[in-house]
Formats: sequence, structure tokens, C-alpha cells
Amino acid sequence: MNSNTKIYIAGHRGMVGSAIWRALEAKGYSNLIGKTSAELDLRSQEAVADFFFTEKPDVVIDAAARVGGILANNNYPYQFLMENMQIQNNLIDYSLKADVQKFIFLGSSCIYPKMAPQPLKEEYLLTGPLETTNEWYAIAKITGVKACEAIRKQFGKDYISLMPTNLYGPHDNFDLTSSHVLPAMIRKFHEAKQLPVVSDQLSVVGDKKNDFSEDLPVTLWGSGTPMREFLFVEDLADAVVFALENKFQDNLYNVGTGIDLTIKELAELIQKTVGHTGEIVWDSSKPDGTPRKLMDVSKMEQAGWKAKVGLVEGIQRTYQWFLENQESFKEVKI
Ligand SMILES: NC(=O)c1ccc[n+]([C@@H]2O[C@H](COP(=O)([O-])OP(=O)(O)OC[C@H]3O[C@@H](n4cnc5c(N)ncnc54)[C@H](OP(=O)(O)O)[C@@H]3O)[C@@H](O)[C@H]2O)c1
Ligand SMILES: C[C@@H]1O[C@H](OP(=O)(O)OP(=O)(O)OC[C@H]2O[C@@H](n3cnc4c(=O)[nH]c(N)nc43)[C@H](O)[C@@H]2O)[C@@H](O)[C@H](O)[C@@H]1O
Repeated sequence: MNSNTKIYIAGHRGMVGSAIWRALEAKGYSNLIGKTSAELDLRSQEAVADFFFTEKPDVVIDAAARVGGILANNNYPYQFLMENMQIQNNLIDYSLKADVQKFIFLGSSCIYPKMAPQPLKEEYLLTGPLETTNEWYAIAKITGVKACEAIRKQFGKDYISLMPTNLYGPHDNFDLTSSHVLPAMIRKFHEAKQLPVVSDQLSVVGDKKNDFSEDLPVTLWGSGTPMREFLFVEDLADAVVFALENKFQDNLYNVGTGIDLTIKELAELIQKTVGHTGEIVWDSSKPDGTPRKLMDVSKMEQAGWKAKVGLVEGIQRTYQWFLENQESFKEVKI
């Protein structure tokens, strides 16, 4: 691996792909390739074949997928199963056919059984039934993990799978129906804060209205009792670069912080960061999903990598990014 290694980052404009691109550039890699979905639809086997035989990358990092939160996964099972299998299978198969030396596949912690012991170890894969709200996406990701494992076994190629926990950070998806919980909470609490009110009835003292009313209530999904682990996306990008520059002994590695909290605790942390003062309403008609999916991150730690950015700092940096990009933040419509 050197600065001229030709690295194709599939999904290079996404939250994860763009973070990986920034991390690689910062480390001096100058031969990076990216294609938007309009330029190269990875669901098309013919287009992917043509791309690989033309570009012949040395390394492929797969950060392209149809991605969404619990509601999107639950409402669009076919797309989350089929499109993700098409994308990853084309990338993996044509990487093999074009003799790509290293392939890094990104899965998700939802590949593990719903009621597996916590924290989740890599060997728990396929030992029990999946969470129903995202089993479609999980089955697609599991086939990607197994395809890379088969290539390691049969062809001896350095194809590995990283299983990140829930990710968040700059360039996240802030669409309130398709996003994950953390960006959704940032936007909901921010938009519920009452703007300074200037009218003949009210005078504005500083930047706060002085009618002493609270901010608007915020409605969140489920019960607030499930637990989730959150990894700042720049930490994940750092883990991907680490995996690129090191030869791992195995095919599957969890990537996370090893720390989780309840959705209610997350809401209170984000409410405080955003400065919202008002009621939180829990909409029990929305699904809770997996009760917990804390990852055992000891395998990556033994390989030499550990997360650095804590949740409080990560949320502050994400909110700052949201404030600076309110005009252009991404809303991925499913
Ligand atoms: N976000 C999380 O919490 C999380 C957690 C664990 C794992 N992951 C994994 O991390 C990876 C990236 O996730 P993300 O959060 O960065 O998602 P994202 O922001 O939605 O980015 C997804 C990327 O995939 C590309 N893409 C989607 N369909 C495509 C198609 N048919 N052809 C070509 N490109 C296509 C998009 O390209 P365009 O922008 O050009 O349309 C986009 O850049 C995925 O593999 C996901 O499973 C994410
Ligand atoms: C990493 C991703 O994890 C995903 O599961 P998962 O963490 O439940 O996905 P999230 O959508 O992040 O939901 C996490 C928890 O937050 C609750 N929640 C509360 N308020 C909200 C809200 O306003 N928006 C959202 N989105 N959730 C909210 C939600 O009910 C669930 O219990 C999988 O569906 C994906 O496929 C992927 O694996």
C-alpha cells in the first residue's frame, strides 16, 4: 500500500464514504476513485463490469448501500434486501474477476441475532433469528460477509468485513422518515426550539422570548427503552484506513465503542446539547426494534485499533455541522 495505490471508494459521497475519502486524503493517498450513483449504478452488473475492467482498482472499499433507519427498513423490505445484494454482489464479484487485491466490505451490527448474548461477538453470526424490522438488510449484509469469507477461503485474497455499530456525524441523513435516530433527534430538537419572537405582544430580551413558555414538544419513536451504541463516523473511517494498512488474520471484525445507552438517555443528551427545553413525547405506535445490540470490540482492539471520539463530543460536532449546513443537509428519500 502506497500513496499511488488505486483505491475505489464505492459510495464516496455518503456519510461513511466521504469520511473515508477525507481520511485517505489526509494520509496522503492521492489515487482515489469515486463514482456517483448517477454516473455508475452499482445495481447494474454490466455497468459495474465495464467500470472494473476499465479502471482496474488495486483496492475497493464498499461504502455504497441503500441505508436507512428502522422505519425505512421496516417499510421497504424488498429494496433493502434486493438493492443491497445487487450492489455488494456486483462489487465483490467484479473485484474478484478484475483481480482486486484488497476489498473492505461494510456490514452492520444488525447482522447478529436479535437475542444473542451481549456484547455481541463475531462468532454469534447465524446462531439465531434476526430482528424483524431489519432482517432484510441484515440478510443482504450477511451474504456480503459470507461472499468475502468464501473468497478468502477459496482464493486466498485479502477480502475482509467490518461490522460497524450505529454511525453518525457530518453528512448524515437528516430526513425524518428515512434517517437513523441520532440525526433525527438533532433535527427534531433543533426545529422545536422556539425562534426569538418579536411582536407587539412580546419583546425579545437577548435572543430569548420573555413569555417564559417552553419550546415545542418533541415526539420520538417507540418507548425509549432500547439501548444503542454509537460510533462517530470519522472513527469508523479511521478504522477502515487501519484495516487497509494492516493484514488481518480473520474475515470479520466488529467496529464500535463498546459503550451503549438507552434511547431515552440519548434524547436527554441531545436535548441538552441543542438547548431545547420542552416535553418529550414517546410515540408507541413506532417500533422499538432490537432491544440491544452492543458490540464486543475486543477483536479490533487486539488487532490494534480503538475508537477515540466520545458520544458527547461526537454529538456536539455533528450538531455544529448540522447548523453550518442547514441549507444543504442531506435528506435521503427512500
Ligand atoms: N449509517 C449507519 O448508521 C451505518 C451503520 C452501519 C453500517 N453502515 C454502512 O455504511 C455504508 C454507508 O452508509 P452511509 O450511512 O454512509 O449511507 P449513505 O450516506 O446513504 O451513503 C450511501 C451511498 O451509497 C451510494 N449508493 C446507494 N445506492 C447506489 C447505487 N444503486 N449505485 C451507486 N451508489 C449507490 C450513494 O451514492 P450517491 O450519493 O451518489 O447516490 C451514497 O453515496 C453502508 O454499507 C451501510 O450499510 C452504516
Ligand atoms: C445501524 C442501523 O440500525 C438500524 O436499526 P436501529 O438502530 O433500530 O435504527 P434507528 O432508526 O436508529 O432506531 C434506533 C431506536 O431509536 C428509536 N427512535 C426514537 N425516535 C426516533 C426517530 O425520530 N427516528 C428514528 N430513526 N428512530 C427513533 C427507534 O424507535 C429505535 O428504537 C437498522 O434498521 C439499520 O438497518 C442499520 O442496521
